[in-house]
Amino acid sequence: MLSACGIVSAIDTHGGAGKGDFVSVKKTHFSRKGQAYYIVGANFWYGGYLGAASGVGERARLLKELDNMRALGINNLRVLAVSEKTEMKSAVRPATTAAPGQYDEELLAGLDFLLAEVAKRDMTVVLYLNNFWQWSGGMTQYLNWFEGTPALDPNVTNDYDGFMKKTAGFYRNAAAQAEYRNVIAKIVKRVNTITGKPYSEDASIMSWQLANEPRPGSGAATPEEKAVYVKWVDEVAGYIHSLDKNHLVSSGSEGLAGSAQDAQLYQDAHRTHNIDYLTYHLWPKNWGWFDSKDPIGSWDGAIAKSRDYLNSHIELAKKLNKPIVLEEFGLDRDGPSFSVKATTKIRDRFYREVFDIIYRRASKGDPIAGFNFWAWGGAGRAANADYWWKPGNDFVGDPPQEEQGLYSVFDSDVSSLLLIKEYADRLHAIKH
Ligand SMILES: O=C1NC[C@H](CO)[C@@H](O)[C@@H]1O
Repeated sequence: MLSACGIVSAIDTHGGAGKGDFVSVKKTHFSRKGQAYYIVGANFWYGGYLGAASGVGERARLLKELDNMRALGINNLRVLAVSEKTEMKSAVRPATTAAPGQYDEELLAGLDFLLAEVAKRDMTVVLYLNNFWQWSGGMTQYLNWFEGTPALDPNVTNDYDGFMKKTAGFYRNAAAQAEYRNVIAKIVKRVNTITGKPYSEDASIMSWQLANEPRPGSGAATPEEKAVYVKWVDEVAGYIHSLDKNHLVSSGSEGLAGSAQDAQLYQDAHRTHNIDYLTYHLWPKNWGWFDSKDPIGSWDGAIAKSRDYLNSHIELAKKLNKPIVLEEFGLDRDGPSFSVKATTKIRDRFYREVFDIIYRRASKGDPIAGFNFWAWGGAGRAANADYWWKPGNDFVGDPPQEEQGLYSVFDSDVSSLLLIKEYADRLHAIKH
């Protein structure tokens, strides 16, 4: 395991943040502290949970995880900011929102601790304020509160299309949107209980994000559903900007896979000046391109589709004249296996393919601004023989709706960590 020897420097975070300290967009690139800023990031959805003072909190582990990520050159973390209490088995518990208007202050203070420690390491975070999926309660839980419909867990219903179509009803539900905006205001206007700094003035926050992977509905979304989605993105992003003049706002979209494969929709939803940069995700196995039980037979087709997905979205970013971040991608361990003892040869090969395209196109000045791999497992370990998460178990990169070890990069995955460091060094060296 790589250690954090010497890389971490105690950077004074108590000085006020000047405007230049905030990540900003300069044409199709990010800028921070007067320099081009490339995202070498990890998905670390549970960072706020580890930061809590008691209960689920594990502050000593959090500090070690941050030091180890920093030592690799990771400069950005994509973190779940809020969760909704739900009966669904596949969701994390506890949640920051117990019920509409009832917030768990101790859990929210976990985010304060995370931000304070991130700032000390000169890292930045992207905070997402909702979830299209059920593993943190998310939009389906809002509908349970405000429509009285059951919160839908696709792990139970096995009906993803029905889940997506119903969950998109969130965008049209006025009461759910009102509570969602209450939660947004509570977080965006929060004052850090550890540093005393208002979040809106904290330059270690890079961006607010509407949700994790918001989709317009299912793959067969209607023109009306698409129009509702486009309006929702614009209006909520505008609302966040009305609360906070300093930070960027992004959608959390997966790209075409999360836009009913409709490039026009993706562009229409992200054209608004309220969206400062674009996001996309790459999931060859989830999307049926890669068969981890037949890696040799499915590799060529999967990597060809992945390369096309990676490149075509950079072309869309050129058309929209905005930076784009590949803020999620992953592949499972050899076998396939969830075991931390399994090798990661195929995943490493996939990561290298992804990194190489990002690095080459970023070096040419294309609007690809970096990546966040999914996801940092670090010192966490699966606790149960069936690899499912139960309250009290370690948090790993895989949220509770998936086996603990599916896509996580653990601190013992040395080949993966070295690969991340190799490309971190390359991206950080790009000057223009
Ligand atoms: O945002 C996400 N995208 C893909 C991940 C792995 O399947 C999943 O865990 C998460 O909901």
